[in-house]
Amino acid sequence: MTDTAAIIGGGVIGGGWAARFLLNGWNVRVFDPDPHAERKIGEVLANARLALPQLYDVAMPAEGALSFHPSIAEAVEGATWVQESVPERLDIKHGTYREILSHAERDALVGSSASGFKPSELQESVERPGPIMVAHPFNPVYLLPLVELVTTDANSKEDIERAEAILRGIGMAPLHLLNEIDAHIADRLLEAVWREALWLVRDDIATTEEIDDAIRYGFGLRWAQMGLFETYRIAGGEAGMKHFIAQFGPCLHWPWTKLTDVPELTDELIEKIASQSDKQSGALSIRQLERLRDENLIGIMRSLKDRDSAAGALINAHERQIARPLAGHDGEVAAPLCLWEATVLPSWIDYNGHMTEYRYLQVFGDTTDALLRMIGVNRDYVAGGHSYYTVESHLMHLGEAKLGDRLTTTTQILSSDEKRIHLFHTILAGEQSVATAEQMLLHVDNKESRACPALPDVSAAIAKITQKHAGMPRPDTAGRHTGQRRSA
Ligand SMILES: NC(=O)C1=CN([C@@H]2O[C@H](COP(=O)(O)OP(=O)(O)OC[C@H]3O[C@@H](n4cnc5c(N)ncnc54)[C@H](O)[C@@H]3O)[C@@H](O)[C@H]2O)C=CC1
Ligand SMILES: C[N+](C)(C)CC(=O)CC(=O)[O-]
Repeated sequence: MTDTAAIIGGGVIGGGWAARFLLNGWNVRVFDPDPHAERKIGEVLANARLALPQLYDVAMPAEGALSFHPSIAEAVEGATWVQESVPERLDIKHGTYREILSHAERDALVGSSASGFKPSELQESVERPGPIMVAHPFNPVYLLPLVELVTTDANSKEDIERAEAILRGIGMAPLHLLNEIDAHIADRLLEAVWREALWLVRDDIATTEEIDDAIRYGFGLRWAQMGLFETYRIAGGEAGMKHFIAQFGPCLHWPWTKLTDVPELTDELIEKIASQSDKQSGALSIRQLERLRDENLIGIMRSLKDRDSAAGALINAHERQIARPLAGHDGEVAAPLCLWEATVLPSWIDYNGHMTEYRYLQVFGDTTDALLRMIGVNRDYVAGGHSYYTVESHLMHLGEAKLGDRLTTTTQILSSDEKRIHLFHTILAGEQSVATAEQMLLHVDNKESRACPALPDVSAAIAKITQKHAGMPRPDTAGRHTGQRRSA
């Protein structure tokens, strides 16, 4: 059964949560008194649909259903997870929890997006505080994985574990704080930088743009992949962290920061910051800036993913969780095999407005890799000195794959022997075949770069599939050569 999340408060953050849950296959029920909430969430969702699937090399779950409701009582109906994202005001948050807990399912968990309030402050408004915990996300919630989970003794161990599992299930990285504190971890760090930046603008040391340059051309790039302590460990050179502290520790007492003082936010200072910010970024709308931000985040996260590092390692782990099991994973051989699914992403579209040709080969290649994994040609097999190489491919384009199409592939083994696999893949968009590939794979000794027989287990696995597929009709276009007329 599809899980349901209720989103109470659908602004910047509630909208991001709604998108994160929906794109991970949850149904989402929203309550927000703002008459523009539906439109705003629609716009956030449109950006998220373009962005989030780009992080994955497997198809994401089918999108859940989104609905809007006139009251909290109705919105929380049937929800396993209720995410509160109302304004950062304790009185509004307290009233919201009272309403949620009067109507939610008894075992529903209530996450609060609160940036600064401690969970004990949130829980004090209700008689049954157990379900309420801080689940503080980062904007854009649909892309950034971190969620600070802050709890108190009122939260049971089981509920905390359940919350962590739910958040991991939607691709997030719950960071459970050892103890509660105002503004948790990340916002304490961000506020320190923010306060210092306000001083620098106020004192005419730098403009808003120059401060952003100092971050994006320098330490911001380091922070995205190593954080603070790992970066400074390296900055200590071979002598490491202790040397770093010995050298730079004393500076903490020098006038390098004004952290304890807050510049007075006079009308003049606010006007100065706002006009510098307009000059810096006013040429683009907020939605355009969001798309720019998302594309850049995707680029950074994809490259971390390729290295299985930092946030990229999390995406890989989530991908393994959501990848649908291959046909045949339980020893049963389907005819044809259905081994791969993919979503057509924006970067796959060419100037003709449909999927560009090399992406077809990518999908066929991914399907072949899935077949090889299925018959036991895994990392260990390759590391042991053997693999299959594709030595011939014939692709036929039969239809158009469009942005957002969910593609599935089928695979028929036409024949095989100890060295060769002759196969026929088809890509389908829905029911329609959009392309086929007939390929010959050759088993090789990859150290010697020469053909050789597959090892016995792999040979047996491919023989079993070949035997099962022997009864299938041969595809009309198998054996076809380029330029041949379509019908006899
Ligand atoms: N904006 C940000 O960068 C981040 C904000 N947060 C936290 O998320 C929460 C929400 O912040 P934003 O989304 O930025 O604010 P927002 O102003 O964009 O959205 C708040 C939404 O709550 C709705 N609302 C007001 N009263 C309500 C009520 N009684 N019941 C239901 N909905 C109500 C408003 O109509 C509005 O759509 C705050 O606690 C904030 O600290 C957390 C992470 C980042
Ligand atoms: C500005 N803010 C304190 C609401 C920011 C956050 O809470 C997290 C974020 O996304 O930066």
